[in-house]
Amino acid sequence: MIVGLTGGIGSGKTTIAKMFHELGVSIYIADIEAKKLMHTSEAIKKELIAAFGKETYVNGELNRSYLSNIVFNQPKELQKINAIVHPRVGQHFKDWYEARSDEKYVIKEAAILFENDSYKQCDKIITVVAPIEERFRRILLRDTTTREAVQDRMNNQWSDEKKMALSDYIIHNVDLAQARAQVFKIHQEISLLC
Ligand SMILES: CC(C)(COP(=O)(O)OP(=O)(O)OC[C@H]1O[C@@H](n2cnc3c(N)ncnc32)[C@H](O)[C@@H]1O)[C@@H](O)C(=O)NCCC(=O)NCCS
Ligand SMILES: Nc1ncnc2c1ncn2[C@@H]1O[C@H](COP(=O)(O)OP(=O)(O)OP(=O)(O)O)[C@@H](O)[C@H]1O
Repeated sequence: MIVGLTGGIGSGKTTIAKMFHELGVSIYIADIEAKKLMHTSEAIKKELIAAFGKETYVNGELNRSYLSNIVFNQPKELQKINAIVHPRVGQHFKDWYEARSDEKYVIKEAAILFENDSYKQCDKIITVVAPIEERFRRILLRDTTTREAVQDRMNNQWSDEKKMALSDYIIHNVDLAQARAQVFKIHQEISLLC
């Protein structure tokens, strides 16, 4: 069974995914796998350079600040990068999952799950939410970025309300101990379904 885990930027998706991992669940972190594929797949590299120019890679490294400045405030450019990267991540996840099909369930953690319809491949969906100001605070503490840059990313993601309406479980991630308790309860509930 595939359980999708999503949430807006800074909601704490990866933090929550790691809590499931501590309970023995295999987790697939789409952001990390996408980055790996953008470094290893010659087909992706070629298409990204064709779409965004040779500045996309500097000394073989993905130029993340260059790309984010282009894509997060130009919807057409974001569509281009998504169209190059998302289908490859989708296939890579499929292969990863097939190698684990004997496990009761796995978690696919992805910031973009509803926005690109990949939620339809999930049997259950968990959405992680946190107050918006707290999300800004976390990202500004974690990354060298600006409030405007975080806002640009939020503008390209569905609202919590829209995600919650299509989710099977909601995790309110403010107090970590309370979030862990919610993870434990959901893990027990999902395990009973498999
Ligand atoms: C533009 C890139 C290179 C910027 O890299 P950077 O390290 O700065 O950000 P990172 O990938 O870690 O993303 C951080 C957060 O930004 C938001 N974000 C990332 N990609 C997207 C997207 N396509 N749409 C909306 N929000 C996004 C998410 O909240 C994500 O958790 C990178 O975000 C990217 O390649 N995005 C397109 C591919 C993608 O969608 N990846 C995410 C999951 S498959
Ligand atoms: N409940 C919490 N209390 C305080 N800090 C938290 C909490 N949850 C997560 N964090 C911190 O907030 C930051 C963002 O969390 P995390 O990386 O898990 O979020 P994310 O939703 O995966 O982010 P992104 O969308 O950028 O990938 C991290 O530094 C993490 O340690």
